[in-house]
Amino acid sequence: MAVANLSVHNESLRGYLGTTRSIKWQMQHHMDEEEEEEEQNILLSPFEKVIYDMKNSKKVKNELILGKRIGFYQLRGEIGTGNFSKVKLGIHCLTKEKVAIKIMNKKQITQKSRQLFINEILSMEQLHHPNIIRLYEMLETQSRLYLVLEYADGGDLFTKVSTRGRLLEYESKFIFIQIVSAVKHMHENNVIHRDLKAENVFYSATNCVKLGDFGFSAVCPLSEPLNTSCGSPPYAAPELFKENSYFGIHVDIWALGILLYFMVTATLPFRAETIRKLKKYILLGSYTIPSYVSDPCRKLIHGILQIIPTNRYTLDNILDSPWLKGMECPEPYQPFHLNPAHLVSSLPLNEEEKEVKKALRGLGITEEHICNNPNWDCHSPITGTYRILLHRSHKRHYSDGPVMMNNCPAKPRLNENRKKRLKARVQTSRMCLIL
Ligand SMILES: Nc1ncnc2c1ncn2[C@@H]1O[C@H](COP(=O)(O)OP(=O)(O)OP(=O)(O)O)[C@@H](O)[C@H]1O
Repeated sequence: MAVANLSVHNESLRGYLGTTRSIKWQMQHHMDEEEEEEEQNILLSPFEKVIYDMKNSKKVKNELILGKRIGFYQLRGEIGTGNFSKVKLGIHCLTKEKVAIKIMNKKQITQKSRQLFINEILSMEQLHHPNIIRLYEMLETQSRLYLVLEYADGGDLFTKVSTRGRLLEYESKFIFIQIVSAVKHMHENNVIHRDLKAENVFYSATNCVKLGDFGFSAVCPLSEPLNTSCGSPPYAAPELFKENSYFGIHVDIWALGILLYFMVTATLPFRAETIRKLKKYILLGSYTIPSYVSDPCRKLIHGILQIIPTNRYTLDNILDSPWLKGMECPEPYQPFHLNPAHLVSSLPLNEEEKEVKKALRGLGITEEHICNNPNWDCHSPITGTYRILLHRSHKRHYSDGPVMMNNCPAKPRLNENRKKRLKARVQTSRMCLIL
């Protein structure tokens, strides 16, 4: 997949301004620098102002040089680091949207880690679901690659459970059904996640979660066997350890079983100090479920954690299980356009699209800019702005997760020692490998 260079990006920025502002600039050559800048700022639309500042403002240029800014995004603190990248908080200058920016240093990029980045883009672009992290934009400089993602500000499920203890079953149902619905949508769109685990489930609101980290995902027909075994060992299905190839859907479903077990017990069903031992336990399929877990939940876990892949519950079996009875399953969004080209075509626009077109115009992104948008894919700041605004509109029109009534019983709080013990017990799932 070709990755656009930032020089291309800068070229296009020059173009956005050049066409509309050159005459005005000629008339103002006699003004001193400061006055000129002030005058410009008054006349420019927000979009033009951002581009003008990127070319002319010393402050903004410094931020770009110092890595405090990339494209239309101001970079803030670090959110976390992974094996292949680090993630920073970003603010989109035009919309002020908070985003998560995944940064990969090109010097440290191997063919494999570059492929993970590409996988992530390809998979996320296929999907349109309220419980899946959205991809807004991709940027590249001489030294780095950047993925601009929807920011889920509530932390991840692993941290929540390992610091606060197991979730109540009532709460687990709300979280689990959102994840199952997201996985169903992925599978319906030929995307296999291959790294489902609590660390990749992010809270965006109290009881709304989003599935992220598609680095190990594969886009392929579901009937096609896969042969790269990857993911986190405690979540790995038995066939990953003994077969040369496997079917992705069954592997994702097994991981859902581990995830459910983790939510309701705050431990993992298969734990060991070494991968060898862990593999042995997983292949034997022997685990116990604590007695406090309800019968319907226990049955569901057993139905999912079946050693033989074809005996395993399907996603429909899971959704029809008595444990999830009466739960509302989130629906995917209607497929939407990934770039704004259609906003200037003669196609009829739906409510959200009309809203987005109006919002773009309000920011100074005109039909002319959209027509001249040099990159239709995620390498363009206009496409990035469009995707952020479209997502906002979707969030306004649809709820992101099932509504949880406030009638669940209070949970006992954990003391510090118990928190530490819990964290130690589930630590192994942090690791993510090609097995
Ligand atoms: N969209 C997001 N919103 C909020 N936090 C995020 C988002 N994406 C990633 N993070 C956080 O950033 C950190 C690093 O994420 P990253 O995906 O780079 O690595 P990882 O998943 O921790 O490890 P791995 O390299 O095994 O994938 C994680 O702690 C994660 O919680």
